[in-house]
Amino acid sequence: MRFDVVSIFPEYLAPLDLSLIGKARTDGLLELNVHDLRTYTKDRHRTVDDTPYGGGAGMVMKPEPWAQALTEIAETSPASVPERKPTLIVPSPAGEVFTQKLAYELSEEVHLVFACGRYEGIDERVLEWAGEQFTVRAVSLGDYVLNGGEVAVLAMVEAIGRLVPGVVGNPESLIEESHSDGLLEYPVYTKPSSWREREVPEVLLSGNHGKIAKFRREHQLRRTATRRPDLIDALDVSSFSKTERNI
Ligand SMILES: N#Cc1c(-c2ccc3ccn(Cc4ccc(CN5CCCC5)cc4)c3c2)n[nH]c1N
Repeated sequence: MRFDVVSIFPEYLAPLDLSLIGKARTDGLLELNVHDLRTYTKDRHRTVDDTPYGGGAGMVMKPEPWAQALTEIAETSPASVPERKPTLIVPSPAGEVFTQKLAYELSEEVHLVFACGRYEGIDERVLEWAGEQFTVRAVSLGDYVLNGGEVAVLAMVEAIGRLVPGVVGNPESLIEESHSDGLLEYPVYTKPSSWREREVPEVLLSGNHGKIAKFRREHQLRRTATRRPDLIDALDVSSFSKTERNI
């Protein structure tokens, strides 16, 4: 999978050189190109923003630098072939919420392009214009306001990139993590078995895999019911045992 990110703060994406995503790039499993939007300006001051039509606080990102940057990226896209377009993700507090389900969906794509807005956002006409060369999606990291799209892109690239086959060493660890089955993950423990007078639950030391699986499932359900009751409503309980339904 290829990722392209356009930002006025390209150095914000430096953490993607590290750890799992960094190794996947070195191994050729992922490609990541970061572009400085100011490269695509034409004036001496490399201007990327201007005052908003209709008034209001702050500045809005000018459309033309975005069109120059996105056109260059689309021209070299492996997804720019008949019947196929690269996907342009525009982080925005007004976007659809980014979820594990969406991460899985996007991990199937060949080429993802991210447009990191700043100030009060990007001129809306860019998203309309981009629809000719891209499948455009406005996506929100969550219901709070950040200062720009870069933090959202760091999270999305990590969440999507780790789902690409080969990136995570043991794919089994993708199965039991939070949200993979609609539930939050179970609690985890490691040595020492006794720590500051707190013991690891006995069942986890038993070697009884059936009981361990039951313990973990019950804690997933209990945790989800307590911390995220909204997820419980979305569950298909038809596959739940009588005990599980009463947790
Ligand atoms: N993903 C994601 C995001 C973002 C995000 C993503 C991208 C940009 C680009 C700029 N900002 C800052 C901003 C955005 C909106 C306002 C409100 N204004 C009122 C009238 C027009 C806008 C003000 C500042 C961004 C924030 N925030 N939270 C998320 N989950």
